[in-house]
Amino acid sequence: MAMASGGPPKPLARCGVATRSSHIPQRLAWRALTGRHLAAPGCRLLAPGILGAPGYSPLATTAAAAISIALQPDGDGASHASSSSGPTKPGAPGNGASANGSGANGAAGSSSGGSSKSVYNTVAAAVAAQFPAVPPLPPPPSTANLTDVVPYLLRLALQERNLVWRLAAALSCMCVAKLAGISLPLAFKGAVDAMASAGFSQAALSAALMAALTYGVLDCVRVVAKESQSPFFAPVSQAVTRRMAYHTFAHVLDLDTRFHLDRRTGRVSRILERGTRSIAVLYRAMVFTFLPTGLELAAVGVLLAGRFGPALAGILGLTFAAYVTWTVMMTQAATDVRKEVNALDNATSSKAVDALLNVETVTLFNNQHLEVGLYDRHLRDFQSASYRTELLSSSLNAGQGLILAAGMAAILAAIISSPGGATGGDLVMASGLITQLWAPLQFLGWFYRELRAALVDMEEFFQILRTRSNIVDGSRPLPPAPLPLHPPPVPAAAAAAASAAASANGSAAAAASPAHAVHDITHAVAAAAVAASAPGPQAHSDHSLPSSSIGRSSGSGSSSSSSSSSSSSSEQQQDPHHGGGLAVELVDVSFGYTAERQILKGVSLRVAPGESVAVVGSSGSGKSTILKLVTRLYDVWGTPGSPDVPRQASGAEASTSGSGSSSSGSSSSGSSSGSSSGSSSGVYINGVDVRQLRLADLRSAIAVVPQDTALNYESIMENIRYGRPDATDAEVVAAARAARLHDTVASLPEGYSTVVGERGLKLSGGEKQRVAIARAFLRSPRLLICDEATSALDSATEAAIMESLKELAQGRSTLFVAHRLSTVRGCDRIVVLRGGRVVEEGSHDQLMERGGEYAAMWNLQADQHDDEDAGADGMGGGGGGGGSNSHVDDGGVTDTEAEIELALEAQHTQQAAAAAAAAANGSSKRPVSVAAAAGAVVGGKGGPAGLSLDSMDEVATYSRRAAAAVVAAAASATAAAAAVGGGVNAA
Ligand SMILES: Nc1ncnc2c1ncn2[C@@H]1O[C@H](COP(=O)(O)OP(=O)(O)OP(=O)(O)O)[C@@H](O)[C@H]1O
Repeated sequence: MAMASGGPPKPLARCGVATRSSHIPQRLAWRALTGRHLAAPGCRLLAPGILGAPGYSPLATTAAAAISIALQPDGDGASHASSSSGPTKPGAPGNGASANGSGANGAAGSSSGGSSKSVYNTVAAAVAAQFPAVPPLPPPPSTANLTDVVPYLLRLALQERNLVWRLAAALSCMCVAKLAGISLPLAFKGAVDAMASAGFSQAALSAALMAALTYGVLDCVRVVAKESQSPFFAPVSQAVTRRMAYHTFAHVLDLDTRFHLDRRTGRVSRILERGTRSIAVLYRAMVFTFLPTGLELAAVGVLLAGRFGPALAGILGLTFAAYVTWTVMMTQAATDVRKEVNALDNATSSKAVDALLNVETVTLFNNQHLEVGLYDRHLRDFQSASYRTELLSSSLNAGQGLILAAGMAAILAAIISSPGGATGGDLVMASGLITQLWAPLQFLGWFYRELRAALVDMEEFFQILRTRSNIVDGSRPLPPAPLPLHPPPVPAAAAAAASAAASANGSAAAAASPAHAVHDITHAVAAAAVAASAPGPQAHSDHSLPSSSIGRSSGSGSSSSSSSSSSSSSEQQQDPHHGGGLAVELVDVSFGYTAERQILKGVSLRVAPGESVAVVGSSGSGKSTILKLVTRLYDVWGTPGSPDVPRQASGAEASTSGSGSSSSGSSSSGSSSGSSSGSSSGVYINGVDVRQLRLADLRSAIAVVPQDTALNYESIMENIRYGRPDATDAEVVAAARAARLHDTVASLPEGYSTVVGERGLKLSGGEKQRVAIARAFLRSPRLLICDEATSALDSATEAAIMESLKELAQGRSTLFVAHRLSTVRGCDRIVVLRGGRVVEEGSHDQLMERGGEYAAMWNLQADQHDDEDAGADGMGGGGGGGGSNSHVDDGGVTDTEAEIELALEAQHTQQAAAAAAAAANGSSKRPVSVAAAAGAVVGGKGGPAGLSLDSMDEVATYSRRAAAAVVAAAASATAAAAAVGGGVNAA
């Protein structure tokens, strides 16, 4: 379905965010972090590149921009923004969000990127233009020490011109307030001395009155100056906090999936919250406490030393030093406890968040008490750590009070006993000055503690900001049409097959050693397949997929797909926004989430523009993982930052698997050698390595219908619109119709305004999936990815949806992952994955004909489903399940390798018997032919291409089966021959 995208984008700035409470930034951040992405209440303005599932959300900057709106004093972000002024410019290195460039800026950049211009980029630019630019951040300091953080914060404030004068005004006010404050005791002294003078005269009275008046004026000045600091300074602190929050949130959203999966969302949210709060604490500590106190201390020291001699300044200095030492010592101890308290606070919060996010599961398992108990365990630890903090705090305060009291007594005693004598006014002045100095010092202790805590919080905050995404944005625009592919690797499989064919000629040896015969014959068949698939000119584009040629050699699937792809491609090319389906190619891809566990082992597959390809296989075989590599949620091994460090890990495994039999490495190690000789392994989109492509371009061209759709706490209308934020209501409704969702929505009391609840929990699984499909319709992608897109649907709806998806897939490339084979039967090509390797590939008919793993899975599912299933007509052809509900369907879906293994065994036995009988009937055939037939049967798992025989275990298993089959076949043949011979003799 081609959604009309013409006409001006609907006005976007309808956010009520700015006028709402100050919690909104945290709520927005929280929602984005919990996978609900950014959907401001009442605001349809959402990240355009965000796909259907958590983690498919790259446009962090755009999303985070809502924070800036929320923090804006006037909230009128849109009025400040213009596309010409442009959003945030890429920042200096270290500024993750900007450096990554996949935010609003990246998107806007893409829109002007010439050849790759698409409707999505236009949408991204329109969205970005609604938000005001936020200056980039300089790289965060390497430590969270005071000496690093203070200059950093100062630099942030000084970088914005409208903040500099405010800072200067606030500091001037502070100086005036302090000077006026210090002058007060001097005026007081004047009044006291005048009144205490001998023979109290009119002049003395006037002097005293004058002093009192001066005192009053100075106090007024002090109060006004002091209270003016905040209005001048607050915007500085707020603007820097906003800037930091903006970029940190954007940065976090831009971090790779690995980062998010490795951390608890509640903890990350907490760190961000405390970190941003700490900025204000640090500023206040600097500007309102440390600086003025330092100033005051210096001034009082000079005054006292000047009036009573340097000894007094010495006492003052000593008191101050003792005070600071005690404060620092105790605060250090308190900081350690504070870290513990923070960790426990994080844990408590994470525990609560986990339970709340999974409240339905908690309820269904009746585990409320367990959850509350676990929560309380954290609370108890938190309570005990907090108590220790309080104890330390009281000790600190008590010590500080004692030091100050002793210091004051010593200073007054020194003044009284000073050699020149002291007046009553002197005592009053000294007492006033010191009391004034002590007051902020007492705060200083508290502030120092706060400061330490803030620095601890900032340490984690900066750590996040310094974390680099392993997914580094590329710089190449997405080519509108596939580029010529990179040079083909040496087809190692062909070489292996050729040598296998040569050894297959030694038939006597093969007969003598059945296992070897099977092995060689398997590869001989593979060689034939490869040879058939190596026509000169086309070989270039098919180089990485020897097995794809299996489909092509027998014709129908591929050829029809290529013709459909070319016609649809030309159609799409007429749409300037579309550009046609993408070409996707995986070349010898190895990948694992950790270095210890490899999931994909040399996977190669290709989706031609406009082609539909399904990936099927047992649960855990790596199907969804392939999709994550295509959408670049992860990078293939060998990319800097990937977990295969040292890289030899995968190489070692490849060589191990290849060591048993050189030819057994036809798929994995064979490809590896090929890639090392020429093209590199990786994922290619339109001929370009995805790692080089601009992420915004890549993800804008893809729509994902995920296995598990997480929805925003929003109306159905806004949730669907998430697929394309500038879509009109009519377009949303059209998409819902196409996804067979409209009738359901229309029957709800509030229709499209129905709020779907936390993560969409108010909708059924099938409804959520249809929302995801509607989003995909709205996106009108060049590559549609469906990861079990209909797993939660009943059969009737599934059939209808598959029909819709078929429509949607027209002229686009489609990559399906499905367990229910009936849903992907009509795909141009089906790739069977097992243990992270491609073991079969071809159209449904070809794979069924081959009688390998796919056929085994199909038969297994056919057994488990109604007969209707078997007759289903491909993609959208009536769907599987035969009226049973989705759960029943799922239960019947082939799921585990063990199940498939059993089905294969059964199939092998049947086929071996059939082959043996056939061999017996034709007694003139040589034993080696029998062995070949049996071998081909046994090799059915890997198919004639023999793609799966990589590990020693598998080779051994297959050899055993082959031997058994050959022995059985030979016995049958002998018996048959004997029978035939007996018959002849009798005649
Ligand atoms: N983020 C992750 N970290 C570590 N391991 C993971 C991660 N995601 C998936 N895996 C593991 O990788 C393997 C392949 O997972 P994948 O989701 O690709 O399987 P699948 O074939 O799609 O399975 P299913 O059909 O059950 O969805 C599984 O064993 C899974 O446990």
